[in-house]
Amino acid sequence: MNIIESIKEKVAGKNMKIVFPEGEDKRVLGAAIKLKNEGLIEPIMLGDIEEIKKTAKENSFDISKLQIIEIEKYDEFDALVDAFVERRKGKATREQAVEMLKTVNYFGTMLVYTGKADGLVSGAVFSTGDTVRPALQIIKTRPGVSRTSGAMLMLGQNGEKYMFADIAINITLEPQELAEVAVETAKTARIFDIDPKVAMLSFSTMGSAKHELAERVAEATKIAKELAPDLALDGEMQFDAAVAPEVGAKKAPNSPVAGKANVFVFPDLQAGNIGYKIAQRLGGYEAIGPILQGLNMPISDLSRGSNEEDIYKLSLITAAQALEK
Ligand SMILES: CC(C)(COP(=O)(O)OP(=O)(O)OC[C@H]1O[C@@H](n2cnc3c(N)ncnc32)[C@H](O)[C@@H]1OP(=O)(O)O)[C@@H](O)C(=O)NCCC(=O)NCCS
Ligand SMILES: CC(=O)OP(=O)(O)O
Repeated sequence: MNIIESIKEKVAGKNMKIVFPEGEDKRVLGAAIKLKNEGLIEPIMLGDIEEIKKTAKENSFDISKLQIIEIEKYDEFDALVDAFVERRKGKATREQAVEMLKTVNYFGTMLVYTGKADGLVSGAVFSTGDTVRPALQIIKTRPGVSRTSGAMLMLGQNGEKYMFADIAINITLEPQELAEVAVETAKTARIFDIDPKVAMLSFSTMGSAKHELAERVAEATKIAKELAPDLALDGEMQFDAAVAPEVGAKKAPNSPVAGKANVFVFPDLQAGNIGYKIAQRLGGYEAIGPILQGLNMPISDLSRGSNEEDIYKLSLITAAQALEK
């Protein structure tokens, strides 16, 4: 059974409520209707009802079974504002809170925070910053995780499964933070039945280049090994040493990971984001995510390049993450 089918089995009939702040978008609406009709999730669409009806009419969608919330008509808006002000502890006035909660991503994130929804999927229209900022401010990271990060599940045409991270959030990371991202990504990999073998990527393999940037990855590797001594993880290493057995054998002969890595931790966001898009656009890999890691509740940030199928799949993964809470 493929990974998406097995996630469908997990979430079917569990009625996980997922908020879609971009309810007016055709791709989002199409995915939500399919998920509802298949009994996989309970979507909560945000948006202007007339706009949603218009999108539905143009695409012959039946929206009769969907829950739609218009923020300005929401009965419990004031209670959400109070909860937001309380959560932000002096970082937002009530007036600022009212303005913020009139925007769909803040409003949707507050539905998750207050338990009215189990997760949120956005980012098909909004940028990553606009999608995740409310989550960083409201939902926050789990104890022991200092930075939220974004992992991408990469599926090859011949059944290959890899995790790439951080491809979405942190522009640069300190070695300690990079180490935490590696450990979190290994946990995410297990959700998809990947037995993690983590490569800490660099332009250098085991000290072959002498540069501060490679040394930072080596330092992160050392910390990650201390954080998770039983995890198969190694570095710093180049991508060819990580995936090609013959290169791994030459460049890192004693490594338990070289040549067979399936979880790739990139040294910074330039590398990670470019790396996954190359695999997707030139390598023909399907990219599912970004799957945000380390948050207290599941919030997912789509790529604006997502199609309906991508949104359908990431929503299922978000529901599966919610079930694990
Ligand atoms: C994610 C991002 C928007 C956060 O930046 P920001 O809004 O400027 O964040 P700030 O520094 O103002 O921090 C806002 C809050 O989030 C928290 N925060 C920021 N980054 C965080 C992270 N990675 N993990 C956890 N918390 C984080 C801060 O501690 C702060 O919390 P507080 O307000 O309670 O004190 C920013 O890092 C970013 O733009 N990243 C790149 C995203 C991107 O373009 N990716 C490529 C496409 S996917
Ligand atoms: C994940 C990602 O790169 O998102 P976007 O394409 O929306 O910038």
